[in-house]
Amino acid sequence: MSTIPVQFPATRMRRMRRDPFSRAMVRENTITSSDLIYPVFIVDGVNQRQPISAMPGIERLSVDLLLQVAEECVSLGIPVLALFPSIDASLKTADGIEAINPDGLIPRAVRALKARFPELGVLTDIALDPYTSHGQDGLIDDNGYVLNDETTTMLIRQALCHAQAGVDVVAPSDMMDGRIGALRQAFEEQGYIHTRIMAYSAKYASAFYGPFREAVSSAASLGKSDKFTYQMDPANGDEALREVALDIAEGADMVMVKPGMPYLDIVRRVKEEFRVPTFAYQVSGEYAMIKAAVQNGWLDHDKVMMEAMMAFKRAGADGVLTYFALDIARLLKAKA
Ligand SMILES: NCc1[nH]cc(CCC(=O)O)c1CC(=O)O
Ligand SMILES: [Mg+2]
Repeated sequence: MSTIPVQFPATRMRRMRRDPFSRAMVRENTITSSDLIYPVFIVDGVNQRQPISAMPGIERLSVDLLLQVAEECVSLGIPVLALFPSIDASLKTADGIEAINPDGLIPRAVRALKARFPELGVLTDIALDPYTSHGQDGLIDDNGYVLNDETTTMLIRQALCHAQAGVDVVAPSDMMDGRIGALRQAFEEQGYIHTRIMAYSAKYASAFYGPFREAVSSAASLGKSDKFTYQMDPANGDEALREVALDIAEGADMVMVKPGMPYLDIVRRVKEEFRVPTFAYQVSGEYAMIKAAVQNGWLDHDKVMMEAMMAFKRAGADGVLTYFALDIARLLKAKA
């Protein structure tokens, strides 16, 4: 770095920090509502609103209520909603077959959203965990090992089912090898040449997903099992770059790092190495930590929320999936 070695008192770093106008002049990063992707949990039924205990302020919503949230996203300039289903235990099976039901919860939600708000982007998660009786993201063998290629075949069917319903972006979050390439090929063959793929490329086996597993009711199914044979070891950084390189080569339009704040070094490395649209997921546990501290009176909600978001931007993220998306966008609008 070519830092000019001018010394005190010629250089007084505090000079530019003195007033709001000069702080604004030299501010390197900004937050806008278009940086936000809002993850929502959905359930069957009408007028359903179910709180999630470890995620204060977040509820599972039935599709009719989801439409009200979508309307607010449009008015606030949030470009895209990410859908996660919580399905009834009676629909969960070892093979997660409900994931490919064309009249399932997700395809119905996609159709309803695209009919009402065609300008709002809709993103769906591709993985089997909300649908499997064992809570894993894929099909398992007799030893509980998650099978790669067999799972990929199911994931392709799931993604095609969402594409047929009109989804704009699919986001495979399962970490199987080779599924981005298989998916891209299937999309091309079936004429879904506009359907975007956001690959959860560097997804770590993280304990920060705890509250999410309650939200999609996969925690009980998963029990004491873990996802270490497919999600990444938190000790590794170089491996994330290999994962991202593979997904780009296989046809991903965007890549993602997950979790977010504890992995900002990975966000930065991915962005610098590949210069592709790079997203981060501020996951459920990160949200829960901030909310819990706020409830205790230990942190200032809005200030911490915005500082965390700015940290993602500074690290190089082009956008962030965050449960704070509505709160952030409302705050930006109030200040405008
Ligand atoms: N395929 C599952 C999936 N998709 C998004 C999340 C986590 C999101 C969050 O914690 O907010 C998970 C959890 C997991 O891998 O167990
Ligand atoms: Mg991979």
